[in-house]
Amino acid sequence: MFGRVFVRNLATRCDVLHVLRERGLLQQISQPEKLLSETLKNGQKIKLYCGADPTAKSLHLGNLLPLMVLLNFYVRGHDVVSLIGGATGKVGDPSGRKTERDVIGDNKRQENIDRIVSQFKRFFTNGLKYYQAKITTQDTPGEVTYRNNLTWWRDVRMLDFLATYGKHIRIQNMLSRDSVSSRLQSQDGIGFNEFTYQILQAYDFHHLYSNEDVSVQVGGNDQWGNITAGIDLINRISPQATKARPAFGLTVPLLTTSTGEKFGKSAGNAVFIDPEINTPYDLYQFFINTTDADVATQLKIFTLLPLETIENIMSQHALSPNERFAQKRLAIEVVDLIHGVGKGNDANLISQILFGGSSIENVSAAELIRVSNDNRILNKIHSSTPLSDIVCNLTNCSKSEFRRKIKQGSLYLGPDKVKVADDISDFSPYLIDGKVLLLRTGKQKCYVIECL
Ligand SMILES: Nc1ncnc2c1ncn2[C@@H]1O[C@H](COP(=O)(O)OP(=O)(O)OP(=O)(O)O)[C@@H](O)[C@H]1O
Ligand SMILES: N[C@@H](Cc1ccc(O)cc1)C(=O)O
Repeated sequence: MFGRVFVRNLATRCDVLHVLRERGLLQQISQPEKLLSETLKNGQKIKLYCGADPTAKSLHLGNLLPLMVLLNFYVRGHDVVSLIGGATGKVGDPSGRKTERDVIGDNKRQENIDRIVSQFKRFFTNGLKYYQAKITTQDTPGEVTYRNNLTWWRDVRMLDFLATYGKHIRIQNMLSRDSVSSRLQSQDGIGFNEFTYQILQAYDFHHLYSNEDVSVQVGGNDQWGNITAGIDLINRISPQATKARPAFGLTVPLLTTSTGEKFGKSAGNAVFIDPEINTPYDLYQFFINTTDADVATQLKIFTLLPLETIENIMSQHALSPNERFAQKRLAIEVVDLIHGVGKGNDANLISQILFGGSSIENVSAAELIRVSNDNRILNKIHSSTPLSDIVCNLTNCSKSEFRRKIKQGSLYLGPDKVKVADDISDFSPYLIDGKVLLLRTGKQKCYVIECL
């Protein structure tokens, strides 16, 4: 539906910090920031990492913010590492939480790890394809690798760890971090497990810095304490190395709801990127409902469209805000980025079918079946089933309610929306390609039915 965008000023490796700042994806950078921006300006390649704990089956839209930072670096030639917290997930990060986390069993945690790692992989694969399909640049991507911190924590022995690293970890600093100090003041305090969490994340950064050349850790702004704990540890352990190659932290602003709550699992308001939990159409619906005040911000954060294109979208939107042009474009772009190029248009088609706005005349039955199946809105019936049974089944109504609907003239069949006057079981005049029946009940609700 929307073609490739030509980027006039090619965004190269060196512009990335500037790009992130313009897109509203930067909250804090550790010092000496100038050194990082100079390294980038000199065209040097860097390696960055971001981690997520396996505390749920799926990543959510909040987690995408730091991942969008990694993606912005990756498509422009930098290397990125996506880390799953197989070890840290056992302990539980107290950052931003008022209470201790519930314990997750080993099997459940492993299931979450497997799913999140596949989501990471899909995110970077689809994100790169999205960038290459939509934007003409000469950038060659960097490399992406996936790590589980259990692979190094498994071999760490407590006595060795305390002897080698213990003296470099300062209790004062640990106590002063927000994640700890806020919980110390609460009635239940904080357990030793959660108190030590920052050490685990600090050591991860040190491990990746020393063994894999990672020099930047990215996270949501609630991760600032854990990230700076890592920088402190690296500086203490490798003072010489950090002179030539300092370790940096970079945080993104927290995505919040209209009431100011962090958008995520703990707050119970997450929209997940796993299509088994939230379909591409659910994601589309979430973004279609973006307010006019937020839509430009979301286009900058959740897409890779150049700012110039976003300005054009907003100018077109301003001509007739009721048509929600910018929201539609945002929804299509995000679904394309997360679920694959083309899936945004599929979700848009579902929206047209369900809300009945535009005509869907040129869509084949095979296409309708594919798209509806992907988005879990496909219903199946045997072709001789009477309409009354279908309606009662789908809308959970009684036979007398069905008759009332007919009397009121609120049932329509087929793409031409022919009003139903009777209970029928021969749908052939209304079928698309002899296979798919569209049933509308009232103005709002439409069902896609495959006749078997
Ligand atoms: N709403 C958000 N806005 C920006 N970044 C976020 C948001 N939610 C999570 N993140 C970031 O995503 C990364 C991974 O988060 P993780 O999955 O471990 O926890 P979480 O989603 O914050 O979970 P919880 O809600 O249970 O605390 C972290 O860097 C975190 O700061
Ligand atoms: N503490 C991070 C996840 C994480 C785990 C280990 C790391 O090395 C980095 C990040 C969070 O809960 O959001």
